[in-house]
Amino acid sequence: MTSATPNDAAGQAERRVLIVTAVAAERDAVLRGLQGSSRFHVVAAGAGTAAAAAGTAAALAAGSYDCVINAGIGGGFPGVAPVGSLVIASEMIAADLGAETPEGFRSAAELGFGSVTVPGDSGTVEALTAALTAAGLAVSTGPVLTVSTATGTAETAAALAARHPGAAAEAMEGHGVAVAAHALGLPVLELRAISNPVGPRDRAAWAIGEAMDALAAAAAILKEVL
Ligand SMILES: O=C(O)c1cccc(C(=O)CC[C@H]2O[C@@H](n3cnc4c(=O)[nH]cnc43)[C@H](O)[C@@H]2O)c1
Repeated sequence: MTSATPNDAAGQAERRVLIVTAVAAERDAVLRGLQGSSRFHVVAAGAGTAAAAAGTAAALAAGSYDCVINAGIGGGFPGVAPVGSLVIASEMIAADLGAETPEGFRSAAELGFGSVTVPGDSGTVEALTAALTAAGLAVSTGPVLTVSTATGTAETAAALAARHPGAAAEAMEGHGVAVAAHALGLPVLELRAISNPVGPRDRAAWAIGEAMDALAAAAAILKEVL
């Protein structure tokens, strides 16, 4: 006789997943892709790490989940993640948590306050990357930076890229969701659909509709993988 484990097909069918977005439009795009799959619960918790962490913690206190995902639109680092593509975070980094010093920015980790990085669940990152690629979607995997101030200049973009080699995207919630999930020992993932390049601010040019369609397409694959 064989028994079902959390990683076999039967176990996956029962897995309950919490998806946290920032705004309602992101939540609705994810729901469109999930097409009513009832084991997924999607909440729009608000923008920024504080709202994201508090919203995640509140949802985890109210229900039982096996996995947590932060999903939404994001800025893509030029040459790594173009507009309209998807990024899956290998790690979620609180990129502006630290201090300015005469020698430049020092991270909270360098200042001795502990890690500013939460790893994405590696098995899920690999499986989702493979499934999205197989579905013909453009996807890259790399560090996703959580920032409190969206980058608006080429100088800041270059400084972030230099501090975080291989950075694929930036957004404003991933690290907050990840810290809340990790506090309960739950695997966590960040998924971003790229609406704009990280660099000089041009809000009118953000491809919100294209990014929402990519997010919905990714959510449709997500329900097959998790
Ligand atoms: O204006 C709209 O119609 C609209 C619709 C959906 C979402 C928005 C947002 O502004 C979402 C804010 C959310 O997006 C993330 N984001 C996107 N690009 C960046 C970026 O370059 N740097 C940092 N964050 C970015 C972020 O997570 C925000 O919470 C508007």
